[in-house]
Amino acid sequence: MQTVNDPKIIVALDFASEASAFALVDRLDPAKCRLKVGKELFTRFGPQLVRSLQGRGFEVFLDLKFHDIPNTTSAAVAAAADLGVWMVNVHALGGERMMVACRERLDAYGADRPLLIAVTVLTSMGPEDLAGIGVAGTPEAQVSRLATLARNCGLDGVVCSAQEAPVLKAEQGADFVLVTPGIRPATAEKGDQQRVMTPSEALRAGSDYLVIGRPITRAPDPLAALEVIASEIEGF
Ligand SMILES: O=C(O)c1cc(=O)[nH]c(=O)n1[C@@H]1O[C@H](COP(=O)(O)O)[C@@H](O)[C@H]1O
Repeated sequence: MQTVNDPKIIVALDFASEASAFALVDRLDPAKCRLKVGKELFTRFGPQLVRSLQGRGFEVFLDLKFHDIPNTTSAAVAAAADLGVWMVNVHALGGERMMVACRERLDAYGADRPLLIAVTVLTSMGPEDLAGIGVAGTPEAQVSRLATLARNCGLDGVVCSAQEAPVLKAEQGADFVLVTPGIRPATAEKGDQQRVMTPSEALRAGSDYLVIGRPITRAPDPLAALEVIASEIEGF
């Protein structure tokens, strides 16, 4: 999974307009970061926006967190593969048959297929949120359970918080990719995130990729904020 140029930072492009997204993107270097297109930007601007980013040389994580019946979800990940994205995600809570159907559908794309990643427990959720939806136990336990299910279904990795990374690397092995949002430099506000870590702590804990949005996109100087983070993790 680690290529010669394998940037660890994935910038979450959570913007309401293409103009504001490209104001940042046009100052970024595809050798230094990847880009995440999520529900807001994709719902507004669709596949054409993804193609524009790819046309500028960026690899794209299409973060639409598919969660539906196996037939629908596997067709959706195939659409993502046709779009040529680098990574796509589904909710592990969709269950074994859904995840296997997605993986089987992507197998047809061979080595060029996107990485298929399962969302475990959203990083905005804490123990009370899990209790509220009827899940007993800690976020860590639920993340571990869903990561094991995802790996058994042949997925490439999971989205989790960096707080769970040490346990997941031990349980699932070094090759199982850990994508971690909820990254907050020491001085940044948590906002709606609950299970957070700083960029360097997250990599030390075993994260493979750091998904970072507001600490960069809402900074007075986004490029400077990204460079501070990049220098904090240099050498990892
Ligand atoms: O799948 C994701 O990317 C994701 C999963 C998760 O558990 N938590 C989470 O925050 N994300 C995404 O990661 C990004 C985090 O953004 P910031 O909180 O602004 O850094 C957002 O675009 C979220 O949609």
